[in-house]
Amino acid sequence: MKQAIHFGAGNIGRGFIGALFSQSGYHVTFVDIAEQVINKLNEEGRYEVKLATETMETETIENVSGLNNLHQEGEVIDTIVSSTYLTTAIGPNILPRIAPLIAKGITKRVASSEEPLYVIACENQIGATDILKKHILENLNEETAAKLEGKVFFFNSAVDRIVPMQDQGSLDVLVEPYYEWVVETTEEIPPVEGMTIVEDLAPFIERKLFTVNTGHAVIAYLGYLQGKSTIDQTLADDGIAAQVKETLKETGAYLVKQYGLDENDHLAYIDKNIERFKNAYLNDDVTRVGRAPIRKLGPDDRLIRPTTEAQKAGLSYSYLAKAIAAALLFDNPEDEQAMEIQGMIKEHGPAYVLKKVSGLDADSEIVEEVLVQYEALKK
Ligand SMILES: NC(=O)c1ccc[n+]([C@@H]2O[C@H](COP(=O)([O-])OP(=O)(O)OC[C@H]3O[C@@H](n4cnc5c(N)ncnc54)[C@H](O)[C@@H]3O)[C@@H](O)[C@H]2O)c1
Ligand SMILES: O=P(O)(O)OC[C@@H](O)[C@@H](O)[C@H](O)[C@H](O)CO
Repeated sequence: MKQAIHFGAGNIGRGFIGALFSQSGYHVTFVDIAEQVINKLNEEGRYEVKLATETMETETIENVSGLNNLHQEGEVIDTIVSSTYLTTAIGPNILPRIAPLIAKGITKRVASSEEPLYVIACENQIGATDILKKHILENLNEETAAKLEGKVFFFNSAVDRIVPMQDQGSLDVLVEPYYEWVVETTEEIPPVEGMTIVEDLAPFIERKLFTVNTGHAVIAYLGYLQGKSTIDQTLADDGIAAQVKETLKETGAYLVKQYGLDENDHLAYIDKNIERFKNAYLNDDVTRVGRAPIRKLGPDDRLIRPTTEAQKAGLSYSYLAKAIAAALLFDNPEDEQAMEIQGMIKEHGPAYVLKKVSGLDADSEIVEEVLVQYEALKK
């Protein structure tokens, strides 16, 4: 049987990427540190993907197993040797941590096989596979690095499917029906059901990140401030719904200009995504969607990049500034990065965070506007 190895047996791993490989005739080996999930994968060898709809259609995902990268290094290396695809959905910050083990697997593989290996990081991050590749290369000797050409391929990708937090006692995963997985390559690669191939990923990943994820972030941070618990509940608030739409018109103006998109098509794309956010069956927590605000306030992420790009293009960004201000007020005690930001604000003020985390100069017009919104929201 064809073999795929996937790092991260979490929501997207089990609910999306791993499921597509299984449905395409692959045995999927998940690699994770969550011992309980790995044990269950090996004991049960299958799980259900349930669609968040009224009728809750279910698909059974079979031919799956698990390995723990902390205690089963040898098995992970051997599975990399026998795999056609190596994918990740682990969180961008974790990629450097798994790169040394992937490098060991690639070293053994290129020494013993001519078969191509396709590496694809499936994270909400522009150029995630490039980042993974850089960390892998840092862990390869020159001899192995020289052998990668034509044997190990690295493709960037964009992944889109809302998968909320799950019942931790079960392998089953509740997912929204919609999905899109776009992979950038000009190579002929083995088909995987549900994978769309494009030559240039930039318009796809920016459109996704600065619409789906920007919109999601606005709802999460404003919802959290108003004491709401889920995304759909927050969107039921007309004021917040209007804020979301206006913010996405701002990112949309940049995207339309940058990539020559049709304005009406893009407005329809915005509306389609707002409908996705309203799915009450997902019960998607604002704290999941707002998680890791240091990453989300990064210079190339969903809030800051469209704002700096809008400013450069002479476009409006005042709704985005409000969303950034709301992110600075996300003080969820369960979220390590939120607590780190709150600590920085307490010690040095919000402008310090915008400089250190987002790379924005204290005297910039964007910072000026965010700080006005921050003071207004704080009240
Ligand atoms: N959930 C979604 O709706 C969604 C949609 C599109 C993209 N994404 C992206 O997919 C990625 C994964 O998100 P998720 O929602 O599946 O998160 P998740 O927390 O459900 O899954 C991540 C998994 O990685 C594992 N992990 C963490 N550190 C590890 C390590 N050092 N070694 C091995 N495994 C480790 C965790 O145990 C967990 O099982 C993120 O980049 C996210 O932005 C998520
Ligand atoms: O995964 P994050 O933390 O980058 O972002 C949170 C959500 O916006 C995200 O997981 C979406 O549900 C997903 O990107 C939809 O495709």
